[in-house]
Amino acid sequence: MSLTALLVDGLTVRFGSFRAIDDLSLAIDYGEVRAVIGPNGAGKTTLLDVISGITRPKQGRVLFDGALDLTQTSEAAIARAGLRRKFQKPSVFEGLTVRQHIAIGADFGFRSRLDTPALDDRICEVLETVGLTEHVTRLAGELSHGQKQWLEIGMVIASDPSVLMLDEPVAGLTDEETERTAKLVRALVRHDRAIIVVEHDMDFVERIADRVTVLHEGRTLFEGSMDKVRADAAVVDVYLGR
Ligand SMILES: Nc1ncnc2c1ncn2[C@@H]1O[C@H](COP(=O)(O)OP(=O)(O)OP(=O)(O)O)[C@@H](O)[C@H]1O
Repeated sequence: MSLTALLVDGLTVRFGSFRAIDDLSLAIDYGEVRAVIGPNGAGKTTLLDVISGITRPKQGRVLFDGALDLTQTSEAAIARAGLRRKFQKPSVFEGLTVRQHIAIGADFGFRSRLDTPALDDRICEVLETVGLTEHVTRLAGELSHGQKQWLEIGMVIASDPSVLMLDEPVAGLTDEETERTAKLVRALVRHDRAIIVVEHDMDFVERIADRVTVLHEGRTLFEGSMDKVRADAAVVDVYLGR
C-alpha cells in the first residue's frame, strides 16, 4: 500500500470552453480526513465526479494507491476497487428497510456476502457505528433527514472502503445532528482509509478535518490546517468573508 491514497496530477476538466478544474494537483494520504472547501462553482463536486469515474478530464490523471489511474477506469470498477461515495442528494430507497440498505451496501465488496451469519454480523456492526441499531426493521421512508444521511453513510461504509467520499454530509441537519455526524466521521478514520469531505459548514469542517484544501476556480487556493485556512487573507477574500 502506498502512503498516498489519491494523487491528482495536472487535472483539467472542461465543460465547453469553461474549465471547472484547471491544472489541479493534490495528494490525499491514507489515514487522513481531507476537507475540500471553496465557493459555489469552485470545482469540488467535479473533483469527486472525476475520482468516481462519472466525469472524464480533458487532461491529467488521478492515481489510486499509486497504481490505478481512475481517469481510465469505469465507475463500477472504481467502486469495486474500494472507492465509495455518499452523494449530496439524499438517495435512500423509501420502501426498503434499514437492514436491506446496509445489506445492499455490504454486497459491493464484503467477501463473505454469501455467508448469512457473517453478513448479519457486518450489518449489526455498521448499524452500531452509524447509530441506527434500534431502527433496523424500519422503512427508510420513515426516518428523519439526519437518520437518512447516516443510513447512506452506513451503506457506503458497509463494503469497508479504502477511499470514502462524503459530499455535503451535514447539509440541512440540526446542530445536534451535525455534532453527531462529526463524531461519526472521526470514528471512521483508519490508517488504511482516506476520507474526503466536501462541505460548506466551517465549524463542522474544523471538527473533522486533518487538512483542508481550498478550491477556487478549479485550482488550489490554499492547503493546510483549518486554523491556517481561517487566517489566510485570500481565502477570507474569496470565500470565508462572504
Ligand atoms: N455537466 C456540466 N456542464 C456544464 N457545466 C458544469 C457541469 N458540471 C459542473 N459545471 C460547472 O462547473 C463549475 C464547477 O461546478 P461544481 O459543481 O464542481 O462546483 P462546486 O464547487 O461543487 O460548487 P457547489 O458548492 O455549489 O456545489 C460550475 O460553474 C458548474 O456550473
